[in-house]
Amino acid sequence: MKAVHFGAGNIGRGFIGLLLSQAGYEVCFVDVNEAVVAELKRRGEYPVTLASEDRETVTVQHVTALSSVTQASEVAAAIAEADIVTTAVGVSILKHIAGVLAGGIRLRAAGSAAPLHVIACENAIGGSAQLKELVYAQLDEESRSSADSFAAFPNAAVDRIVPLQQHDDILKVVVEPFYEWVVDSSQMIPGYTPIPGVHYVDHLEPYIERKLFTVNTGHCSAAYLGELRGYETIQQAMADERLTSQVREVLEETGAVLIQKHGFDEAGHSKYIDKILERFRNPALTDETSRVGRSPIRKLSANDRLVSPALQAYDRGLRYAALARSMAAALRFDVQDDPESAELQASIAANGPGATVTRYTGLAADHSVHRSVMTEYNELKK
Ligand SMILES: NC(=O)c1ccc[n+]([C@@H]2O[C@H](COP(=O)([O-])OP(=O)(O)OC[C@H]3O[C@@H](n4cnc5c(N)ncnc54)[C@H](O)[C@@H]3O)[C@@H](O)[C@H]2O)c1
Ligand SMILES: O=P(O)(O)OC[C@@H](O)[C@@H](O)[C@H](O)[C@H](O)CO
Repeated sequence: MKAVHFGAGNIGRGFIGLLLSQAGYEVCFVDVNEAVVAELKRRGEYPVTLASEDRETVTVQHVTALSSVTQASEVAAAIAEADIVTTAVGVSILKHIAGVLAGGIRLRAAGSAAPLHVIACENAIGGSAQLKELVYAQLDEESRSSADSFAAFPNAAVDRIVPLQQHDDILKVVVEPFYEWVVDSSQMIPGYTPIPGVHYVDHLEPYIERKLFTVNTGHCSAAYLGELRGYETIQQAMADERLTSQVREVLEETGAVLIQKHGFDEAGHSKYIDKILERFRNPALTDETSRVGRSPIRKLSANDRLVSPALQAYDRGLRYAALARSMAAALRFDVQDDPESAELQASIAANGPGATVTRYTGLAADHSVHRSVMTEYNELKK
């Protein structure tokens, strides 16, 4: 079995590549990082260490790599022969891989036209659907209808905390022991071979919303509030009791939405929150607030981890003040080397915070959630 995986970064090597390899796939990573591509190709394996007490290390084998910059035709050929294509490049990068993926699909249509699953493992609602739209935009009518007959793009939710890596070995990844990969089985081609370790569900929305609006909402809240208090890592931030209780407040707000909307058991969801806060604190990890808060414009967008649950809470007459505080803290996220942070700060300087909130969240100035964000923003500035 063959897999092509776009993005040999932290989650690509530390989770998706690992699981696919353990399931018996030969994994071909595709990346723009030439050093990582060369090393994967040369060694054909890499180590993954679990951030737990005994720090178990597994060697991921049967891997290779191609450059998405210089080897587009080889990548297309690999896609034409693969059983599965996965991505973990970042949702805003999907547009850059759509062309080569479309090339691979065209080649496959002219050849085996065997069933192909394409799964975007990004932190986004409907990531694979977004990728499909980008790929289909590059295909003509005939190729699209051919692709319809053999390719499926099931949406997915992926969960495993993998911080930035700093080791002498550029391939080594340290990951938390916990993982969850949930795939929408209703979008799979009938007769598919399940991947061990993947949880297939016929209705993904409760799973992706629970993950994004708990793990990621809590995570970015800790990052934004933590940055404001001068903490450099999530672990430092989570040692601050006041901050932790603010993060918990946020998760109680999103939890109320999730419980009401999806019928999650209240006690069970409360345990889920406890477990996530414990994962954030994992002393065996060093996870920088700058990584977790990265791309604040994406995180403030209407369909993402802050605005979406706040709007759903508003629609249901539930509380969203703590979510508004996290959004206000996101507006203050001013870190070097993050182009979205720079754009946000430039917009605040040029247009003011109110217009900036409207521009990036889509919330009109007279919307209650917008007003609440502004109140919290002014409060945080004091
Ligand atoms: N790290 C985590 O804890 C985690 C957990 C769950 C989901 N995710 C999601 O996984 C995705 C990747 O996150 P990450 O933390 O692994 O980031 P990362 O930066 O470590 O990895 C992204 C990789 O994509 C590569 N890339 C960039 N442009 C590319 C292109 N055009 N073609 C091929 N490769 C390209 C980069 O070189 C990099 O190796 C994001 O959507 C993130 O939200 C991350
Ligand atoms: O990857 P992002 O930028 O969407 O979010 C940053 C972190 O919250 C995220 O990477 C988590 O570590 C991950 O989603 C845990 O499953």
